[in-house]
Amino acid sequence: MNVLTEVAVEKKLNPMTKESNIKMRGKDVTVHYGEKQALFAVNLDIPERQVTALIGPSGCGKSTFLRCLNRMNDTIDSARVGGNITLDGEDIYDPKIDVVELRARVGMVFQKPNPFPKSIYENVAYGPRIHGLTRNKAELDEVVESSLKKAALWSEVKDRLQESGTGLSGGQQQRLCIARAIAVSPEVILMDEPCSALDPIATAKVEELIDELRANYTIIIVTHSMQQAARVSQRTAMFHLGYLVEEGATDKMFTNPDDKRTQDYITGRFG
Ligand SMILES: Nc1ncnc2c1ncn2[C@@H]1O[C@H](COP(=O)(O)OP(=O)(O)OP(=O)(O)O)[C@@H](O)[C@H]1O
Repeated sequence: MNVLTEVAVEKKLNPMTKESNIKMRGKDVTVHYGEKQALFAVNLDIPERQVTALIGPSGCGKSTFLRCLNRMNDTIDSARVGGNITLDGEDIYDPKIDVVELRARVGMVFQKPNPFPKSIYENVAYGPRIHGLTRNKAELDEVVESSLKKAALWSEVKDRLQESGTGLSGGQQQRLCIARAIAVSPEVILMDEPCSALDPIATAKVEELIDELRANYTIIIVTHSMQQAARVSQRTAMFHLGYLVEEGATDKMFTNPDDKRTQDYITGRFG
């Protein structure tokens, strides 16, 4: 048994998701960039309070799909999204949807830590302030503290909240970005290769944090690391050339996938 299989087998088997546990659902999702089609009729259910990993070779459409989930593709002029995506059963592409509000409910953490060039405190306080989530300074202080605690960063920064966020280490910056996402009380957190710029120790901390966060949030993570997908996720979806090849419980995907392309990818035969 290789390390990957051992990790996967050790983890508890996850019961199949019930309809009531579906937080987000993509139905026949297509994306075009100009003439080029990047996603083909993707159907994927995202269960609540679990971590879903999106895997697959470079350029297969993982980030494109992730960006559909909080309408970040709206910011790319050439992108056209088709099909249907729901959050708690509500169509997020309905013209009535307030996109700013949607992105507070479905937060995002990017590949490269991108704190604002402002103090650690201001990085976290920014969202609650613009969304009017707190009534006074004391409440804002509380949100900043609890978000930094949830992001496992508080003990490292509590005495330097007024220092610049950009002065932190890469791993700390990424946890600051997670705190910033948490501060507006999201329901879903999208993570696009959140550890790819981090060293192994910082990566381990962020992975541990992801595992803790799933008690309260639905998490979808794009990762190139099979070990990471096996360690942090309960569900895995495998993409290839714009198609969703298969999805299922992570344990099964890494031990007994149905599709040869998944088998080839997880064993390093391509990608
Ligand atoms: N802004 C864009 N404009 C045009 N084409 C794009 C754009 N973003 C992505 N694409 C194309 O869409 C396809 C899917 O890209 P995407 O970034 O979603 O893949 P990915 O699986 O996340 O890749 P990687 O693992 O390398 O990040 C690729 O062919 C890519 O070149």
